[in-house]
Amino acid sequence: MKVKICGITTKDAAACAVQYGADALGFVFANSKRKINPEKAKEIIDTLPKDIMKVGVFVNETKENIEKIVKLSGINTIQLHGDETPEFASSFSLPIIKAFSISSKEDLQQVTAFPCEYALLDSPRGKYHGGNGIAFDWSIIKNYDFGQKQIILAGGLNISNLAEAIQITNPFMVDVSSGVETDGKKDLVKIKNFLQIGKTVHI
Ligand SMILES: O=C(O)c1ccccc1N[C@@H]1O[C@H](COP(=O)(O)O)[C@@H](O)[C@H]1O
Repeated sequence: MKVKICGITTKDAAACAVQYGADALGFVFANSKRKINPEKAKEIIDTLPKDIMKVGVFVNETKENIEKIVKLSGINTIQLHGDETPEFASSFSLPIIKAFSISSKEDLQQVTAFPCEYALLDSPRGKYHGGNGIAFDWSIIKNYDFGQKQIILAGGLNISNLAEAIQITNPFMVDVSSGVETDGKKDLVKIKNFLQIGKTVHI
């Protein structure tokens, strides 16, 4: 199972995630308590192995600003976590992760047709567009045929529910932000445990 740790703001958290096998790290450039500036993200990204996915998370950001942040930070994948249109997503040359809020089967129809390499399925929005620590009903996507689309499961994952979530949904990747935090800060023990579960669970 591939694992993305999102909301990275320190070199320590990034190094821990890399050490225990993370495939992708997320840097939030949207309104969030995990927001990072592009210069600080670059300092962390410069310490990472080449083959790891460095994902920039954006919410209803302009193309101009996204391109500026891509250049300044060194991210190599763009996560669109707002109301971005298919046309907007298609206008970038980097791989796109598009986030979708899932509350019923009807929400799944738009996913396969959307022009993106990865579809991130998250719970409906809470206080922020993402990173709210709330899970959706995984049975909605159980056995659903997403065609060729690579599915990233997100929303409220943590060390207690990760194995069950993977067994029900069998995604391409799982993504976590608040589930590996304590008192709003990334917790290195939780990152390690989350990755160990993600990397060993059998479907
Ligand atoms: O993490 C954030 O702060 C964030 C802010 C704005 C948009 C997206 C954000 N994160 C993404 O949301 C999912 C779910 O987070 P959680 O695990 O439920 O806390 C996370 O995987 C990020 O990709």
